Amino acid sequence: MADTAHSSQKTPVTVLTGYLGAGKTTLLNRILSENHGQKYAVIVNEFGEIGIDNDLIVGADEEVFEMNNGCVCCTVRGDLIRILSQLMKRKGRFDAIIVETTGLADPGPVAQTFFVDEDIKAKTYLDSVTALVDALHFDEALKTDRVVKEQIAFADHIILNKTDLVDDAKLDEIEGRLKGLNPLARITRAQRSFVDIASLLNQHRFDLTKLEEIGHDEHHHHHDHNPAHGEPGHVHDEHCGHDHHHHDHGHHHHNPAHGEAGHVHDEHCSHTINPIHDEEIKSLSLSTDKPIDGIRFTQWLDKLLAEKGQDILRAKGILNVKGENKRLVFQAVHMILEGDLQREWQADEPRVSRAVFIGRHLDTAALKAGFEATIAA
Ligand SMILES: Nc1nc2c(ncn2[C@@H]2O[C@H](COP(=O)(O)OP(=O)(O)OP(=O)(O)O)[C@@H](O)[C@H]2O)c(=O)[nH]1
Repeated sequence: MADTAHSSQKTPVTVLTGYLGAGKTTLLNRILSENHGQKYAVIVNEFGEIGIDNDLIVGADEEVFEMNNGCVCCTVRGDLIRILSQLMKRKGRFDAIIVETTGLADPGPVAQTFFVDEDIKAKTYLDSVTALVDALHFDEALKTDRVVKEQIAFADHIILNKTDLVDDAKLDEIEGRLKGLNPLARITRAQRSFVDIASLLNQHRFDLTKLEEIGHDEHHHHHDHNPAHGEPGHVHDEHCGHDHHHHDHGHHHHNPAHGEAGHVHDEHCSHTINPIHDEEIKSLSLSTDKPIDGIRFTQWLDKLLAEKGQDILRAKGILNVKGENKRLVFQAVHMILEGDLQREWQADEPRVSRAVFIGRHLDTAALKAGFEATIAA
C-alpha cells in the first residue's frame, strides 16, 4: 500500500455534489458571501452564475476520460485537470478550491482525478466530498437517476436540505436510508443550505493521518435528533440492539442473540455484517475484536480491489494487526488504495478492527468470509 502524507503546502479542494435543484448554488452563494476570512477559487459548470469580488470563478465543460492504464474504473476529468493546473499557477490568490459538479455528474471521476494525476496530486489534495440531498424530492430522485446514489455513496458529508418542506418522520426515514447507503458520511440537516461553512472545509476526509473512527461513531452529532429507542421518530442505529435492515423493509424485528436462529450480525457481535438491500449500491460494515493478520489482509484487499474495484466506490478501515502496536488504516476510491500504519492504539481504546465497503453488487457473504479469513491464527 502506498504511503500518503499531505503536505500543508497543498491546496485543499472541496467537491460539492447534489442532484438537480438540491441547493448547490444556494450553498455556493453562502460560501462566497459569508464573511469567513478565507478566499476560495470556485470551479463551476456554468459561467457567470455567481459574481463575487475576491473569489475566482471558473467554468468547466464536462470531459470524462479513461486513464490509459488498462483500468476501466480509472476515469478522470480532463477539464478539471486543466482548470486546476491553470488555477495553481495563481496559487496565493486563494486558500482553498471548491468544485461544484453539475447535478448529473458522477462524482467518481472527479474524486479520482485527485489520486491519479501526478501534477494535481503534487499541488492539491481532495479535502472532502459534500453531497446535497433534497428532502422533498429524495424518493423520486433516487428512483429516477442512479447518479443520486453515487453522489450519496461518495460523500463524506451529506447535507439533507429543504428540511422545511417535509415532516420530521420523513427526515428520519431519509436519514436512515442515507446511513444505509453510506455509513461513512456525516449527515447535517439544513434549510436553504444553511450550514456552518467551517464544517465543509478542512475536513481531511481522505487523509489517513486524520482517520480516527469510521462509521457512525465518527460524529456524535449523528444522534442529535434521534429520539430514544421506541419513541416516535427514532432512527435505528448502532446503539440499539436491532438489526440494521433497511427501513424500506417496513419492519423492525428484535434481533435474537448471537448464535440463535434469525440473528443478524451487528455492531454488538464480533463479526459485523450489515447489508442494506437498496437495489444496486449498498454498504457493508465488518468488524472483529480478534487481531488481523496484516499480510493476509493486505493481500486480500489488494486482490479484492483489483477484481472488484470498479464496483467498490469507497472503502475505509482501521485494523488491529497482530504483533503491531500501531493502527493499520486504509481508504480506497475504486481501485485506488492508500494504506499506512498510523498512530498507536491508546490504552483505553478497544482494539477492534473495522472495515466499511460501499459499492455496487457487493457480495456480502464473500466479503464477510474473505474478511474473516484474514483473522490471525
Ligand atoms: N423551500 C426550500 N427551498 C430551497 C431550499 N434550498 C434551496 N431552495 C430552493 O430550491 C431551488 C434550487 O436551489 P439551487 O441552489 O439553485 O439548487 P442547485 O442544486 O444549484 O440546482 P441546479 O443548478 O439545477 O442543479 C431554488 O429555488 C432555491 O431557492 C430549502 O432548504 N428550502
